[in-house]
Amino acid sequence: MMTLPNLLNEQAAEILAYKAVSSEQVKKFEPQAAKNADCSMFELMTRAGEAGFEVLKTHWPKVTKIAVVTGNGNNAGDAYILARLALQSGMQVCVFCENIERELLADAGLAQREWVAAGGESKNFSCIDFSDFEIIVDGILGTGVEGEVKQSFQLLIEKINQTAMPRLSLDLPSGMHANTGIPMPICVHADITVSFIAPKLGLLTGIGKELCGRIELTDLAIGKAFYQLVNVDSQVVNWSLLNPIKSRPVNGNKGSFGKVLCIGGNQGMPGAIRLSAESALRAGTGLVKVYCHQSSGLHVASGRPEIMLQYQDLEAALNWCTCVVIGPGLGQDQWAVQKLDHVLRYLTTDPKSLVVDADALNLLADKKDKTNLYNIFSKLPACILTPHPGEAARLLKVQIKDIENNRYLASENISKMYGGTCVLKGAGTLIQTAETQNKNQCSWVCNGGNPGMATAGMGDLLTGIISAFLAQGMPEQQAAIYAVCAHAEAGDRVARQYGQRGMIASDLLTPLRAIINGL
Ligand SMILES: NC(=O)C1=CN([C@@H]2O[C@H](COP(=O)(O)OP(=O)(O)OC[C@H]3O[C@@H](n4cnc5c(N)ncnc54)[C@H](OP(=O)(O)O)[C@@H]3O)[C@@H](O)[C@H]2O)[C@@H](O)CC1
Ligand SMILES: Nc1ncnc2c1ncn2[C@@H]1O[C@H](COP(=O)(O)OP(=O)(O)O)[C@@H](O)[C@H]1O
Ligand SMILES: [K+]
Repeated sequence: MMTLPNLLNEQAAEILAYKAVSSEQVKKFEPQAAKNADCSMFELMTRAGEAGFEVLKTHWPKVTKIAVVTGNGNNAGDAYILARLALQSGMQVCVFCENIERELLADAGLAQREWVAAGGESKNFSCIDFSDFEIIVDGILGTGVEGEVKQSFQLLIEKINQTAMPRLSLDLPSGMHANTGIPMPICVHADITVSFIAPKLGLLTGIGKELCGRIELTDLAIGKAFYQLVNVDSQVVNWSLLNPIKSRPVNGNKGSFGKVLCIGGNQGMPGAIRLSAESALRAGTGLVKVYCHQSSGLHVASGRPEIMLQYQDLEAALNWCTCVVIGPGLGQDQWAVQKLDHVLRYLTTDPKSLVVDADALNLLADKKDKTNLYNIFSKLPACILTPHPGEAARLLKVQIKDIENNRYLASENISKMYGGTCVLKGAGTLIQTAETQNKNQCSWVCNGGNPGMATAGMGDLLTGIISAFLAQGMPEQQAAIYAVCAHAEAGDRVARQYGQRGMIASDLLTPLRAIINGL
């Protein structure tokens, strides 16, 4: 898979913690990577246990009573190492396992025997009582979980989640699918997850991002050897990791920075397109025009005379612009359908950069001839679709839960079906381009942003920022990545200053301006 490493600043390109992989990649390459780094598999397990213990001591320095809950695989091996280290440092530790008579295999067996030899106490799950402890270490299941978690483990996980105690998960919250972040059907809800060797895809987006808590990554000192063998599945990104945007040429004029045409704002819906237009201006577009329903014009431009307006002759507006946004407040009535069809016809013969959002996505979803759409979109200089999970579900004709069950796959499928880059919004926004004749596959996941941003108009703002970057000459994938990161960073700055609740989309405009100027 092709990524765009030149977008990352020098320091970021070196950070292994931001190169996400699937569990299959870990399983396949971990032994060879360890070998290349002169590390036995048991040594690797020991490092994992040690790293887990370090995280525990760092984040909960006062804790001395530890319940370590183990399964039957190597994840349990990591947990036995941690348990022994904690015991040997003078803490009160008990390991809870499915069956104390069961001897684990291979390296996990060795870790288990070391625990017993150190005088460690083990008990069966059936006598679990967390009241004597201050923290739960979760070493039940890691990347080896297959299919639905078995019933007895489900009950155990439920019990763990019901306690008010902090929970530290080793490698993955037990029960989570490593690649999608989905509980199968239940997983430990961790406060911190210590992720070994490489972050797994599922920890970074959607529900997985919530269930793993804070991620602490340790590469167990084999990261370099590992990444020499694997292709990264998805690059984690945020604004601080990106190279700054180049300064403007001193002789620039407004024509040098693009002309964005924002189409939307149907009757009674002026707000969304106004936000897109305003953010397009604040993200540096030279000229911004809104094509809207006449009844919306006053509201769209009120207090913002920099926004130009047009109600008629869409053809002329399309001729004028260098980048088209369609969707915010577009509606789905006859007026909306006509505008979208006009744009599609126009772009067939006169390709321009395009951002498709909101109701325009819903209208695209209804179109039967997806090949025609693909043919139009894949030939544009840039085409970016920005669905939230609801819109994504309509685009793929599936349920929202199907999108959230595998956000990576969903965004890739949208990109494949419609021929543009897909920005699948939500916690851990994904930027995915599927491989086509003229586009390289690339997958990025933004770890910025916060739930304060889950409020009306926030997506409209993102649409405007994307269009601004396209209008100023960034290529498709770069514009999508930079815009998602700038938008998330603006949301994070507002949250840091005023908190998450009560954030509104236009709060982001001032920080956005500072961010893109490198301030
Ligand atoms: N030295 C090393 O190799 C290193 C490995 N590392 C660590 O190993 C982890 C991967 O280890 P893994 O592959 O052994 O899998 P793991 O997550 O422990 O689970 C397997 C066990 O789970 C069980 N099980 C499976 N499905 C189930 C289900 N549906 N429902 C219930 N139970 C189910 C099954 O048990 P059984 O059926 O045998 O009772 C099986 O034995 C990885 O995440 C990392 O933590 C790192 O420390 C680096 C060094
Ligand atoms: N929990 C969250 N964490 C990070 N970002 C979020 C979260 N919830 C929403 N956002 C961001 O806020 C924006 C919301 O967009 P959208 O749902 O299209 O809103 P609207 O349609 O009202 O404009 C998206 O960019 C999304 O990624
Ligand atoms: K675990």
